[in-house]
Amino acid sequence: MLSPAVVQSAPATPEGTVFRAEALGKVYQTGETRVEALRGVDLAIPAGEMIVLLGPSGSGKSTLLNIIGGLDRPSSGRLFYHDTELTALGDRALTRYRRDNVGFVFQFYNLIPSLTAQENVRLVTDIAADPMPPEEALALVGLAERRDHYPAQLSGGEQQRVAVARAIAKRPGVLLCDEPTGALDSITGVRVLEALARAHDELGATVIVITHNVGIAAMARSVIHFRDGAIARLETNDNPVQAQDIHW
Ligand SMILES: Nc1ncnc2c1ncn2[C@@H]1O[C@H](COP(=O)(O)OP(=O)(O)OP(=O)(O)O)[C@@H](O)[C@H]1O
Repeated sequence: MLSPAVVQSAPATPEGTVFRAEALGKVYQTGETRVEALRGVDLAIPAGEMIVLLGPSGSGKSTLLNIIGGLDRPSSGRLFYHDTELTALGDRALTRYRRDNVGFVFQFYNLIPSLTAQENVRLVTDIAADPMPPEEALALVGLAERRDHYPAQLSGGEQQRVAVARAIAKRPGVLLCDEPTGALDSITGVRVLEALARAHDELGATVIVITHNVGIAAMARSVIHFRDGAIARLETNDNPVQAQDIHW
């Protein structure tokens, strides 16, 4: 029998664990208003998994993903990437962690309109330590022959696949996706999920996908249900479905 892929409250960083969080808390204080976005999250995420983070709006999913990706810091608690305590790093070291190890895909593609698909990907490969050629990253997402097209000449789904190519071109150990299909219809969204699944299979990256869409959870081996800044439930899916078989 397969053990649960994601576990809560791991005592130490076990072998093969990519992230371990201990009592992560995040408070946003704006004037008199105090929002507790994370309330003591304990988590261990195994390396190389495809994980979906599901939960209602405002439950803290993006906050957690941004902290995992080194874009933000928690107010309390500790977070480890393998044996490195991210919460103990200074700003420069955290930036280096992010640059060397993490690829991001957001709901809106954030491509540079005046650059072609290939040039958008090259922005990342030019500064990465061990990148793949931009053409290879575009081929992985099925866009090799569109490499000289500008974002305005591509559909929303194709632009998002360029964003996926840009995120994977530096061969990140971790690919973090915040509502990657949120702006797309179902058929186009499935092509983006296929690109993510392919990146997961071929790079062996740990992929964490935030979604509101329960249908997408079927492609992950582990589903983290989030509510009110905390993990409400962990679900293990022994038979994840292929991206192309997902519908919503
Ligand atoms: N910079 C900020 N300043 C103040 N409050 C914030 C900030 N960022 C997030 N919050 C609040 O923290 C809580 C969690 O937000 P978060 O974006 O993590 O939720 P989410 O589950 O990702 O939501 P959604 O699915 O709508 O994106 C919300 O109440 C939100 O309003």
